Amino acid sequence: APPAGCSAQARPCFAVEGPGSDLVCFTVSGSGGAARDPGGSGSPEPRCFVPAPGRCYSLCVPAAPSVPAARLHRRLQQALRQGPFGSCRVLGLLRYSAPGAQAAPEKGFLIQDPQGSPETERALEELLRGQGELPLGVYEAGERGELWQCLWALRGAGGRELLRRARVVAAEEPPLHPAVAGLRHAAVFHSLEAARSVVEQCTSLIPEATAVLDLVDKCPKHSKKGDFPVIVIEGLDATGKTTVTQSVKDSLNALLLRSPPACVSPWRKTFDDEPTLIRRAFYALGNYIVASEIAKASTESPVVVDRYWHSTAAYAIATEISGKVQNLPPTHHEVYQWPEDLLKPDLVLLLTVSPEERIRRLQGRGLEKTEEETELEANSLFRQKVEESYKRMENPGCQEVDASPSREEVLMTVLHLIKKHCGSL
Ligand SMILES: Nc1ncnc2c1ncn2[C@@H]1O[C@H](COP(=O)(O)OP(=O)(O)OP(=O)(O)O)[C@@H](O)[C@H]1O
Ligand SMILES: Nc1ccn([C@@H]2O[C@H](COP(=O)(O)O)[C@@H](O)[C@H]2O)c(=O)n1
Repeated sequence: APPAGCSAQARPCFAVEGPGSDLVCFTVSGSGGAARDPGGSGSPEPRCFVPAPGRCYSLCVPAAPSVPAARLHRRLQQALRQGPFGSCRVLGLLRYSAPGAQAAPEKGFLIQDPQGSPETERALEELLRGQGELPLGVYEAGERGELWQCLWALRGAGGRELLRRARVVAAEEPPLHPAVAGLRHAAVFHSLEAARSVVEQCTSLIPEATAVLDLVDKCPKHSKKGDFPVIVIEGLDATGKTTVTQSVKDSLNALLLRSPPACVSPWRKTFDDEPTLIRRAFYALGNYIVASEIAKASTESPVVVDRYWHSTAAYAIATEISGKVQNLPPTHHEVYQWPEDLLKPDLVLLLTVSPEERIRRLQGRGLEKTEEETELEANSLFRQKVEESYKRMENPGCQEVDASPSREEVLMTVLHLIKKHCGSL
């Protein structure tokens, strides 16, 4: 019999990144105390995420993507990196409904405690008691080795109430990674208004949010491009964007702009420390500010831009979609489409170099690495997902340029492509 999927029954499903970056999907079925096979499916249980001997827990932050939910998720994530959880393995967990549903999944954690220490459970209860109504999932093996999920509501003064005890059964991997449904709500913003409303919700929490909104609101809406060409240079860190944009600027007597623009740079660190929802909304607004700079500048000279919307979207998609490149939204998916209200460049060039050359350049540069750069180095899957997302962007798409040759050769190629697409300058 096929494994129990979650499409037939309206049950929540859970996805966690298992060994080898494969998604492990499971659902819960049946209730009560007796160990039994719910439906006699004989389906394999997703045992791999429960360390033996040891204990395993789960928690999810309910509600659609919102600033309070995103910040709660971030607080929990930070707490789970410390103290009594230091010896635990904490994996990202998604709770989603039927495959194909458009609702954003709930985000949470699966906490594996290899020692099965009662202290971990106490600390988790303590953590969640301070956070409203979040229930704690506790996984335990039954008499026949089957797996159960006990869902506990945590009450004040150390009390807890069993909400549900249900058998854990494997679920089919959904056709699309469960995080795909949430991308447009939580990470990839396709309009000024969508990004603006997220940053607006932050004004009472993050003082810098007001300053960002003031700048955005001063920009003319629906900026239009002037008659001179606008060329965007994209790529992973250390692929040569700074080098190329500077040389193109000199060669074409162009104006060089970058996203995020200098006017929001002082607040970048603040927003980089915020959860995805807020961080990506900040970068999205940065693009709209740059758009108004491009509009003005392109009436007077060619414009070259170091990163723009494609960077914002590609990094957001690659961060949200865990695991393999195959988990990315399929080509032509709506997340790869350019926002209708954002000024479009004439040409977008994507610089690519081999991972080895990129590392050589990063080391040669010897600058301090950002957290994300460190992750890029450590996580070649992440790097592949960023690059593949860039390549899937549409309308305008990115034209790939092999940036491994010498600086002079790369510049020649870039100038040739600009001439071909934008005519004589
Ligand atoms: N074609 C090239 N051959 C060899 N080295 C290069 C080439 N282009 C750039 N570099 C060197 O590689 C390093 C990274 O280049 P650069 O700073 O231009 O990349 P970047 O894409 O702007 O990086 P980041 O996004 O992290 O700012 C620099 O030390 C630069 O001098
Ligand atoms: N338009 C942009 C530009 C940048 N980002 C984010 O910043 C990181 C890279 O910035 P560099 O200064 O190192 O070039 C990258 O990790 C993106 O997350 C962005 O989102 N949108």
